[in-house]
Amino acid sequence: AGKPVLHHFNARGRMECIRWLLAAAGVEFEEKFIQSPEDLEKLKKDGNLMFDQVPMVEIDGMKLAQTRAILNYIATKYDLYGKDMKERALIDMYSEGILDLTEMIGQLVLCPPDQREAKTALAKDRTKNRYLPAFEKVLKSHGQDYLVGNRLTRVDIHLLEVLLYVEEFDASLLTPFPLLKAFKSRISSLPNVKKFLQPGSQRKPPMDAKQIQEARKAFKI
Ligand SMILES: N[C@@H](CCC(=O)N[C@@H](CS(=O)(=O)O)C(=O)NCC(=O)O)C(=O)O
Repeated sequence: AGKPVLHHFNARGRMECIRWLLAAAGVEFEEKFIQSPEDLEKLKKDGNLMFDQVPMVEIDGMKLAQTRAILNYIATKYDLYGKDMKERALIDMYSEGILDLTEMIGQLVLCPPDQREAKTALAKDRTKNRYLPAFEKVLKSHGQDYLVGNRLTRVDIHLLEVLLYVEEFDASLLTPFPLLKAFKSRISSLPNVKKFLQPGSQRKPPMDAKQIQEARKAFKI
């Protein structure tokens, strides 16, 4: 089979965590960007989107939609999902918490101006007092380099990704967490990850509110 083909907008959206996981697994992938409503309509009309939504990834003869389903398939295929049921359960628990935090930070740029202050304060509080402490505690509990099973799994990649979003959001939030800061440096220096962090890779930059509003209007979503 050829390289996976990722169908999404030329933006982070829900596809960014999939780009991260493929890159960390050392898997080259192609991207087909949806540049206009017509592009999205064509994908829908051709019956390529099960729920008329993207992300959609063409992989191993399948047209997979639903972010989590795509992540689960890639993690399983590239042995990034733990060695047994219990490791997988921990990976799922940690991954869901990371996705909650990613969503909380990612939505801020879209929230109505009159809610922005309160939602930002809540996001900072949850980051500092709920999510980062939880992962600092995991690293402290076993003193290993990786979150689960003393080897790289998908959740190390998801955690690095969200730590970079926290840094973009408010770098001072990482200050009280030495083990997470060391984790961030360690995982960032893995060869495949280091390559993905270089300029010119398929990693997408953040978008400001204006860009997102324009995109949503253009694509009627
Ligand atoms: N549960 C789905 C949600 C997918 C989704 O909402 N996709 C949006 C694009 S984005 O918000 O993820 O960027 C979409 O295709 N919207 C078009 C539509 O719903 O018609 C997933 O996790 O993949």
